[in-house]
Amino acid sequence: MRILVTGGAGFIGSNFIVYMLNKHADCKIFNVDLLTYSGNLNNLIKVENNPNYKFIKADIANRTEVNQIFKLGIDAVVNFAAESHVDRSIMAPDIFVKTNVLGTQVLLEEARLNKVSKFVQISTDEVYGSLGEEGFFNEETPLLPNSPYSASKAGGDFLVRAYYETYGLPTVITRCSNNYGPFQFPEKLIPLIIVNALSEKAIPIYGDGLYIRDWLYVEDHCSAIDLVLNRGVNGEVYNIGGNNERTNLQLAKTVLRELSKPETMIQFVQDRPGHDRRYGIDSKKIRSQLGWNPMYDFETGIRNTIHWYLQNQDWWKDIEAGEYRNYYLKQYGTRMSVNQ
Ligand SMILES: Cc1cn([C@H]2C[C@H](O)[C@@H](COP(=O)(O)OP(=O)(O)O[C@H]3O[C@H](CO)[C@@H](O)[C@H](O)[C@H]3O)O2)c(=O)[nH]c1=O
Repeated sequence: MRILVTGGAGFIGSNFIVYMLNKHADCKIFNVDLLTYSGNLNNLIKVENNPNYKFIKADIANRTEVNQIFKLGIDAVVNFAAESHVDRSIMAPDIFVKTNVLGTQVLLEEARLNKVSKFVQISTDEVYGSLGEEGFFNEETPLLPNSPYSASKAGGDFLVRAYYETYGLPTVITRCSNNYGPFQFPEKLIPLIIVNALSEKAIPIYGDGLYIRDWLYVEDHCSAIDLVLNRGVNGEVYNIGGNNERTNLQLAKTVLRELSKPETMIQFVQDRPGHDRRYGIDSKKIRSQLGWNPMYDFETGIRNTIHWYLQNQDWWKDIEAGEYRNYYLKQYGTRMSVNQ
């Protein structure tokens, strides 16, 4: 199968490419990535010389570029490419609409014209909005996005649905909970905690720290997408979750304990506007219909992740030295001084 993976230089996309090339000798992967601030070809060093792997720098929202890529002969598309950080979407929503909505539509249109056999849209549980203390999101839960990021992902999902209903494009949507693992950009909570702790910097925790996320180890997410790509039923949505709900505060304390760092590094800062209180995923459907089972419990996953960041300090120190550092100071420098 000749698979177009978009956003393959990002965290989940790069993990997926390595996973697929290791697992399937017969798949050829075309990785299309714009290499924005969080895309990093260093994530793919293990496979860069693999004859079944090819990188192409392009923007999924650029029709001309996407049209050229489909001329290579594409059987299936897995669309990871997205602006994904909620805080950034609050500061600059326009780029989220461009990539997550327009980019998805451009890909869908070329996929339709080129008659691909599968289009997998990688979405998020955030499109469902926020939960209270009880209940879970299932695939029938209405979409109630609260941030510009989740609204743009919901927009992409609606277009995917429309291409299935209107044109019969063989689409499937996956909605996952919070991922963690190697190569995650340190703007997201878990790598941010690890990197800050190792750099002796404060750990910023928004609001009361009692917000809850359901954590999924990235390799388990990759195995779920592989199943959906091969066996997912067209027109369907599959939720993917780790059943590992933790408050942000619990998480920060766990990581600090693993690193033998004091809890006094935690600093409560101003809350995120429109902050979703809790996400909890009901993933019975993919478990019972496609036989998916996560391999990693949270304790193993978090230890692997911490170990990876300890072993790969050059990877994140390079990132910290770049443009990201300015962004970080702008974002957290202000938040912290407000509360000090
Ligand atoms: C960066 C940061 C985050 N937080 C809080 C906000 C959230 O309650 C929680 C996790 O934040 P984030 O790592 O930004 O992730 P979150 O907003 O949940 O969204 C993630 O998970 C989603 C899936 O649920 C993905 O669709 C998003 O792309 C991904 O960014 O930690 C803090 O308390 N302090 C921080 O410095």
